[in-house]
Amino acid sequence: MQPASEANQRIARISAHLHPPNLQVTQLMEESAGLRRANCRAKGAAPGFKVAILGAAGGIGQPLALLMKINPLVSVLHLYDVVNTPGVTADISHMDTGAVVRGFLGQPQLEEALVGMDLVIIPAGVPRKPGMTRDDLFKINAGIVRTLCEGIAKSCPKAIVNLISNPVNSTVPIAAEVFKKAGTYDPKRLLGVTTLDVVRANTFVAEVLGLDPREVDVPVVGGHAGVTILPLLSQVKPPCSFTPPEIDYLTSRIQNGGTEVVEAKAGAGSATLSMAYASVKFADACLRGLRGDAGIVECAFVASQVTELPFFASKVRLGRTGAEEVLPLGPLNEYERAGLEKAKQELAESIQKGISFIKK
Ligand SMILES: NC(=O)C1=CN([C@@H]2O[C@H](COP(=O)(O)OP(=O)(O)OC[C@H]3O[C@@H](n4cnc5c(N)ncnc54)[C@H](O)[C@@H]3O)[C@@H](O)[C@H]2O)C=CC1
Ligand SMILES: O=C([O-])CC(=O)C(=O)O
Repeated sequence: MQPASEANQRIARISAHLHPPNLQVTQLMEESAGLRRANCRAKGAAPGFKVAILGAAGGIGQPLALLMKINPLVSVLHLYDVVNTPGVTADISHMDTGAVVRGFLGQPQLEEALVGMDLVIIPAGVPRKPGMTRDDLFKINAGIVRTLCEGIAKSCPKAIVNLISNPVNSTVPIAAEVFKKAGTYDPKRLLGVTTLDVVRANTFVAEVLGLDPREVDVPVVGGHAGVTILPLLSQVKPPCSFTPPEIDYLTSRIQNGGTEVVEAKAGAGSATLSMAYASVKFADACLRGLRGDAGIVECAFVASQVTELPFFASKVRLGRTGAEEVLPLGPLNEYERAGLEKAKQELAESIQKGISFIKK
């Protein structure tokens, strides 16, 4: 099999040696290269899932696209953005991995980008600058998420949606309302991505315990902003205990991990690389669930009855239809119960803000 770029280069080389350039030969070769490419695609497309990334040219979108192109579960990768997708697509499409990559640019190509997708990952929207809260992004990102979800309702209503755009505590309720309006809402298929909170918690806890972070598992529940991010340090695996100062330090560091990166980047955006890693970790778990693997459990912000709130982040079991089971929080200590009350207050407002944005 010969990549498209190579075929074209050969044509250009040969054609340049023809005196005068023989247009008929060039055209014939182009046609045959086109045919070969088409055959290769049909034949070479590995069995797997079709994944779209919306916001694929951004700080998260680009490394996320790179990592999804490597994922053996992905056979087709659609990259959509309102800017720069031709360049990102050309670049990533040269990687000699299985997934076929196609680029889509601008709103008129949104529906085409989404048709037939099994999984849609959304990192579209503006990131924070120092001094901003995630809620400050609502004004711009709420409308972006609405438009993209309208596209999903139309073109791939059965797709699993991984929503990254902030404020996640509000954008997930927005997406739910858009899908309800369109008559396509399936709560199991809409997941707000909170994996970065777990990734950070695993890292910071491992540092304190002197362990390899790959051996550590910290459930993080609630939501994805400030005090709504609630690490359950009493449930860390492997079982361990912390002193009160360690608990204060870890809780605060995990809750403010996003702000730590925003400040370090000093105006150049928020977490992109660790987020791309976290997003791929979560997307891969969703795809393994879709494939029918058993025992896939990840934290995510989903429609929930775990508390009185309509959405909440907790461990969910992923399966063929998405979040097939929302797992209970398990026993909380006093510190965590107090944290939960604080988290619920802020969450309630953020969720309502998202719902009202569509219902108003
Ligand atoms: N859930 C989480 O844990 C995290 C969420 N985020 C959020 O992810 C979002 C993206 O962050 P970055 O990639 O750093 O931002 P970025 O600005 O680098 O990239 C965003 C991309 O979205 C695109 N975009 C804007 N409007 C669009 C539309 N209508 N349709 C499609 N694409 C559109 C932009 O052209 C840009 O390429 C932000 O809202 C950020 O707060 C960031 C880190 C972690
Ligand atoms: O903090 C931000 O704005 C981006 C984000 O959600 C995170 O890094 O957790």
